[in-house]
Amino acid sequence: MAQDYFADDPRTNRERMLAGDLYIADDPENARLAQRALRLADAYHRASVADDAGARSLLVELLGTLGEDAYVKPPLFVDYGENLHIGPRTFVNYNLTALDVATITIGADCQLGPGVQLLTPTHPVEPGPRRDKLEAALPIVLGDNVWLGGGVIVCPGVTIGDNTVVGAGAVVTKDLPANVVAVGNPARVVREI
Ligand SMILES: CC(=O)SCCNC(=O)CCNC(=O)[C@H](O)C(C)(C)COP(=O)(O)OP(=O)(O)OC[C@H]1O[C@@H](n2cnc3c(N)ncnc32)[C@H](O)[C@@H]1OP(=O)(O)O
Repeated sequence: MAQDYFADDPRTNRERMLAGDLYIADDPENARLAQRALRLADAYHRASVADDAGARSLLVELLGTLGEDAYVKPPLFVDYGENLHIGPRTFVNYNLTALDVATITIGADCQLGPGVQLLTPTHPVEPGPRRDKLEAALPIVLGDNVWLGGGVIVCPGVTIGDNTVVGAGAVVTKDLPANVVAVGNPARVVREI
């Protein structure tokens, strides 16, 4: 039986989540929104395969923001969709996993290679609270004209500055400034642009 971590906190788990505090992910409203996202992402994939003119409207319904002329190649995997904001003219290749428990903001004119993962949720490192399923989430921000190579993983709370390029397979654990190339795990700046 999980310890009652929230005995003195009258908020729901969803309210704690939205405040960026620790919560447990068994909130009924969260479950409803996650199911909605799963259904819409699947419908978007199917409509795209069928070359259905309505595909884009499904993506617009799923996401918080889809900028003008932004394009996302399916499949796309999200927690809620409504916390994912994609700027105009941004191109997202196959298999983006965007765990948008906290807000994910992708700027204008970005390019994301296949299999990118944008991960806002985090769990305590301490074994007890983690076993009790506590989690929290920190926002991710990509500036304008950022290029993430295939398979890049961006960790919770990271901001990447305008024009920056992240090499394929990098794991970005800390903020990256604007106008640099960074590669590796953990991602390190190798040069300025
Ligand atoms: C939107 C889309 O769909 S994109 C399509 C998918 N394409 C991709 O994912 C390609 C991503 N491209 C890369 O990863 C490229 O290697 C880039 C963009 C990082 C190269 O950037 P450049 O600044 O030209 O780097 P350059 O090739 O000079 O390499 C600099 C150093 O970093 C290393 N390096 C380059 N890429 C990587 C990488 N992904 N991981 C680790 N090290 C790398 C190089 O080996 C070199 O090391 P060295 O100095 O010891 O020889």
